[in-house]
Amino acid sequence: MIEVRDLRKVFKSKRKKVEALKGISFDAHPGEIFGLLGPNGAGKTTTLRILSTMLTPTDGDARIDGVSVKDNPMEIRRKIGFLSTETGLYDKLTGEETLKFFGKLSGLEEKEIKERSDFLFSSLGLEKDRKRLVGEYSTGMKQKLSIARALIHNPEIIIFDEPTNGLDILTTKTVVDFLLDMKLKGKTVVISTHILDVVEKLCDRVAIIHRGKIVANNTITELKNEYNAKTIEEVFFSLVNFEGEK
Ligand SMILES: Nc1ncnc2c1ncn2[C@@H]1O[C@H](COP(=O)(O)OP(=O)(O)OP(=O)(O)O)[C@@H](O)[C@H]1O
Repeated sequence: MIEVRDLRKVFKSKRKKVEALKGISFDAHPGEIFGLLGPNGAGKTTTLRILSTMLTPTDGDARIDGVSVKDNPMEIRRKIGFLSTETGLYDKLTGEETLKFFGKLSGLEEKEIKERSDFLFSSLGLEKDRKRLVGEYSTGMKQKLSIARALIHNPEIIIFDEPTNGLDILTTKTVVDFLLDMKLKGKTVVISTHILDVVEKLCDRVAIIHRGKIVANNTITELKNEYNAKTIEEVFFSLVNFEGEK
């Protein structure tokens, strides 16, 4: 379970100060896909980077299975699988060697690496490409391998920043189906996206984030009811416009 409480983040440079997060709170539960939805610059990546201990909050805290990201970042890293838009891969390794390398870094035994790799290559549709060099992979194949890399150690908590960005509809479907399967396995999944279609297909609950604040947080059905909207897109526009008028 993820508990986020009053997270604040201020980026300061010599010339300016950006208040990226102005007090973000939400919970995400096992067996649930929680979506952070928001326009460019809203604070989605900053939130997920704090959850994954890549950034420290200026104030507030987040707990993952009771462990604070501030107090115990090393334990948090063992608990989570984090996919960022900058997740790196090495062109000169094959897909299989990539998972072996990151599996060893996570302290897994050869047998576990083999079992996890077989599962991940097969469920992400990369089986026939596992022995090819990553340098020869397409964008979609690289994204699927980055997902496999993030989950080699079978974490209970999955934190994915923009998992379907730049993917075609077939690869998007593979990733969406894969995450739905993770949810059925009882994992806690948090994703960020600005692709509304993905939110509708994937998320049980959505927090709409705008200018560093959560302006709505509910199930998709409840949000549509609350804003008298047929689609999540309508909900999104009424909230973002509403905020803009203030
Ligand atoms: N390292 C940084 N230094 C200064 N400002 C930053 C830094 N990282 C993010 N910001 C600022 O914080 C705000 C939130 O950025 P963030 O990347 O979290 O947004 P986002 O919702 O993920 O947007 P996008 O959809 O464009 O990725 C923006 O104003 C951004 O310019």
